[in-house]
Amino acid sequence: MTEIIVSALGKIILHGEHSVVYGRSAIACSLNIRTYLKLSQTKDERVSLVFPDIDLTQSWSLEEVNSIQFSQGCEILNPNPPTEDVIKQLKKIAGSGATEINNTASIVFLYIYLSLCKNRKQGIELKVKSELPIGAGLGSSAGFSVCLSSAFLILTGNVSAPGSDNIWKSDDLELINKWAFMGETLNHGTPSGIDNSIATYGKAIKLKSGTVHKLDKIPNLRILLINTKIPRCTKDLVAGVRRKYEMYEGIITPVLNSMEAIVSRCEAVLSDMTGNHCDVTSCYKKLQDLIDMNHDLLRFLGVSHPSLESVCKTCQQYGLHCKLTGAGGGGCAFCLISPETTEETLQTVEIELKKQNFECWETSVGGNGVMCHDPACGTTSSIPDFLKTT
Ligand SMILES: Nc1ncnc2c1ncn2[C@@H]1O[C@H](COP(=O)(O)OP(=O)(O)OP(=O)(O)O)[C@@H](O)[C@H]1O
Ligand SMILES: C[C@@](O)(CCO)CC(=O)[O-]
Ligand SMILES: [Mg+2]
Repeated sequence: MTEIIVSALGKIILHGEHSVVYGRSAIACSLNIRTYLKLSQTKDERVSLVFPDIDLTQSWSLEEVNSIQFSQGCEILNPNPPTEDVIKQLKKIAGSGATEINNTASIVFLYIYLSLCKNRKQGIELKVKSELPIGAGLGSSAGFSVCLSSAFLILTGNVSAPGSDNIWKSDDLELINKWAFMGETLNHGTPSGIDNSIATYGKAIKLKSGTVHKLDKIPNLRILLINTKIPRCTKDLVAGVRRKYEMYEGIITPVLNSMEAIVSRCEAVLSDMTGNHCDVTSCYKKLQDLIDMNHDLLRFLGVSHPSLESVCKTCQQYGLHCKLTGAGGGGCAFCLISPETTEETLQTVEIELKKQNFECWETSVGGNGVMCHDPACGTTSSIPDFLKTT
């Protein structure tokens, strides 16, 4: 019986969230915090979803799923964004009683499943478990979409699973990324593609107007992640910025241009740091200035939140520099830990943040993108127990 286990990782956007939706550049780094998916073929002639992170368990008979009039007319190598009509059909099937959160997850699943697997005769069960906080700015939706697209592209033989070296063919990665982008489109309408691309390719990337540039050399940055635990939804935040842009284009455009300039300064500093072309202290000082400036601009766009302001203020009191990451509106911020930050300062800041009921943990950037965990080659050790075959 076929079983496919895949995983994809989360990210921080160093700079360029929101402006990247308007064709400016953004830099994202992967975090080694992963979402795992297990696809099992079953004998029960049903299609079943078990998504405990969003409290969703759902099941349809194969007959029900195969009877759906799905008129997307999609080419596998070139998926089309779902039309309004298709979205309407998917919403109906996904279930009217569901909450918006798990309804969207079911819609993304159904779109990818029906586009790639319609009329299959064998039942499947899909389990997803993430180490990422969901809806907190660390790219959980993109990790989810990359897992779905890679699992179904492998199941249908459209991409080949890599061996234990986890080296995928570049065309296969490109195809996984294209389908994951469709998932992100369903999640929030006008994604830039940065989140699905970093979840697919890993390490660090710069994205501009949909084109991915891999950043081969970036320094090993130490990051303190802070989760305000304020729930938010990327779709609403992106829509809020769109409203502002449409109403005040002449005012917002220079802000987006400043964000682009921040990305290019950041890229130059990172490159100086890896080439040992600058004094470490002055490089960190520049990175810190860029973080402060970008957070101010994001606040100007209306995507901060009182909790994120408290996080930044607390960090500033101890000489640390912090910005929101991802769509904002709550969720996570990150703080850059420089070589001059003492462990004592770090501990004190963490205590202060925890007193305000924020969650924080230290991490570093980098990590493989999409991975296939083949039970036959022993790479399943890291997968959550919940997904392990009993
Ligand atoms: N483990 C998971 N299981 C099921 N659905 C998930 C999972 N992770 C993410 N999702 C889907 O992604 C949605 C959250 O996406 P959203 O884009 O709002 O937040 P995010 O991706 O965590 O943050 P950002 O887009 O700012 O990086 C959830 O509502 C759900 O539909
Ligand atoms: C807010 C945004 O810029 C990043 C979300 O992680 C949206 C996107 O780029 O699709
Ligand atoms: Mg998202």
